[in-house]
Amino acid sequence: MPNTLLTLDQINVNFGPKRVLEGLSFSLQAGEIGCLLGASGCGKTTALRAIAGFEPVAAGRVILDGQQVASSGQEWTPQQRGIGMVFQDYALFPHLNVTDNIRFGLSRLDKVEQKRRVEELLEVVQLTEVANAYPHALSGGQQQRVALARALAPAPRLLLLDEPFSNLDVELRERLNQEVRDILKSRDITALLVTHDQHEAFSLADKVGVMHAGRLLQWDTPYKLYHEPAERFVADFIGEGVFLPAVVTAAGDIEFNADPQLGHRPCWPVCQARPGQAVQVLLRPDDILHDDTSPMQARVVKKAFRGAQFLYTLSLPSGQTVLSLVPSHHDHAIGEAIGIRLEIDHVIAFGV
Ligand SMILES: Nc1ncnc2c1ncn2[C@@H]1O[C@H](COP(=O)(O)OP(=O)(O)OP(=O)(O)O)[C@@H](O)[C@H]1O
Repeated sequence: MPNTLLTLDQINVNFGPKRVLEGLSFSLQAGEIGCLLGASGCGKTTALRAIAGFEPVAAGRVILDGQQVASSGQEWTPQQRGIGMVFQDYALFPHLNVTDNIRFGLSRLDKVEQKRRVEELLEVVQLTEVANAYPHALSGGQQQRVALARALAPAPRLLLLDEPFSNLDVELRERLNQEVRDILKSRDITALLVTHDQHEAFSLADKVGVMHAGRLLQWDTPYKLYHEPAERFVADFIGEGVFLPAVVTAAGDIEFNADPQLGHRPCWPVCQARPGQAVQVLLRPDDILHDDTSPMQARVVKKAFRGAQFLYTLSLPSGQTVLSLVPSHHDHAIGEAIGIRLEIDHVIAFGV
């Protein structure tokens, strides 16, 4: 039986007269990794700060492990909440070495237990060899791991991570993403991170919430966010794709009326559209397959090499544009016509 560790229930946060979070609601199960994803200024950091107890809520409730830790006028202090936090700039103590940085939050333990715990964490984050080094002598990735070990040391009920990889180069980010996920999962730690990078969100988190202008638009698995976006904004924000105009037929099918060669599709679930209604259908690059034998032709207008694949931008005879991911040994020139085939598992359409 899953145990809910964190619930945000209709949280509002204001800065003076300005409302920066509105009606934020989601839950995290124990051991789950969640992520708030959104553009700069959408309120991600404010949400983390409200959970940690650094920002009061104007309305709604924060429930941690069954206890209400925040509501309007009733706030537990950050210390009372027992939440660990990893900041964007790591906030390591420059005058303390790695061991003492990690030991910092362990003063309530006796010396022997402190030593045992620090050694264990040094091993977990693979920093035993630099245990006596000072932060300035560490690489960005090593500093990030010290910050993680320090936050984990007091065994917090929940770990919050604010853009934890933003200062690192892309390659290191990807490696650390996986490392951090492995560490959190192996210790069954519940964590919530915020990022504006969807690749990071997808590779680290079990559940991702897309935020926009202080609101949470969808809280779901990465798979569902990509394949079943609940709103047009989410569909646009997550992944690549195009929208093609279509109409719902009397039989309830989707008909690409501007592009007859794309034909009809049985439509599911199609946002409660009525027969005759105009809709925009989301087509992802993986919905359009390259097929030499297909009579349906499209012209290559752009191509981006991605190692194993090309992302082709293709122009249909109607002038509409679609994207297609194609294994990169199919190297076609700009201007060339290639055969394509639609393979849509289910149709995602939004009313216009
Ligand atoms: N202390 C503050 N006083 C007034 N407004 C603030 C304060 N802190 C943040 N804001 C505003 O609240 C909104 C949300 O900010 P927040 O830092 O939560 O966004 P964010 O999504 O984390 O952005 P970023 O990715 O750039 O860190 C922004 O419009 C910001 O200008």
